[in-house]
Amino acid sequence: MSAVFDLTDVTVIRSGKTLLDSITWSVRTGEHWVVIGPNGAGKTTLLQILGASLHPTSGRVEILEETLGSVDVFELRTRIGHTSTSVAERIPPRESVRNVVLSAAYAVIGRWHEEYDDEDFTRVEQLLAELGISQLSDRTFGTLSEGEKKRVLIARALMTDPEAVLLDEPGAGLDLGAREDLLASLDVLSGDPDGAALVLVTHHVEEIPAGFTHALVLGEGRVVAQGPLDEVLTSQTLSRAFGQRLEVTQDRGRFTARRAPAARRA
Ligand SMILES: Nc1ncnc2c1ncn2[C@@H]1O[C@H](COP(=O)(O)OP(=O)(O)OP(=O)(O)O)[C@@H](O)[C@H]1O
Repeated sequence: MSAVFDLTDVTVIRSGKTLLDSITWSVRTGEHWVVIGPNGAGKTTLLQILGASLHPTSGRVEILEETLGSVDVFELRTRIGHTSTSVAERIPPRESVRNVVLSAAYAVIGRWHEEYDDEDFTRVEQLLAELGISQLSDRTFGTLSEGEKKRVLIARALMTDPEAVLLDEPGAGLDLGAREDLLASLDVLSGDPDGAALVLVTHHVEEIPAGFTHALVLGEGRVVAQGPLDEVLTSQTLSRAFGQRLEVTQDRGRFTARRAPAARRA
């Protein structure tokens, strides 16, 4: 299996603060990783590195077998799908859903004078259908609910048939039904044996889709644990990362976490 992402001793320092501290981590083809950790742990910073939109202060980053620092990042970014609130915020509210997805073919936000062919339009319709949002294609992005926006962003991230997809808190702000719909869409993505490698950032173990295989737990910019999901998402590891006694349970491929009950005195 080849490496989709390969980080060696990656450190990011900004304004004298260490955001990521000596991260060594590999994501291989066919793996789907969840990155979990408390607020400020460095998750979004890590995703920016994977998306080739941030260079580390030190360390080596290989993305799709190209070394960051000696590759055209604009070219590289078209091979990586990225969904995040910062992408959503840059989309003009009057842009149609169809154009939000279509314009990803040129790695631009919003349609301008780019030329698209029939294949591009067919791909958009196919992706909207896969995500169950065909009926939204003529709507403007600004009129969508949070859950609908999240799915449009995933369709956009898949437009270039990327080799990797980065999902930064896709479940944030969704109600229970919308979260479950989103998880069902992500289950389909993670179940495709020829699909892209997925890296999903979340604060909540309840938002981990069933087909995910590995977890990286971050705390204060450092790796607390990494490896196969079942081995890493334990009460012990998450308690360490979140600084409180947590109880993690798993039922039919889905995780839940809650504060552990206080020990009874004898
Ligand atoms: N340019 C910067 N200068 C100084 N500190 C920064 C800078 N950018 C981010 N930080 C800090 O780095 C830490 C990590 O930020 P990051 O957004 O990666 O964390 P996160 O795990 O995604 O957090 P959250 O779960 O709250 O979204 C935070 O404490 C943040 O305030």
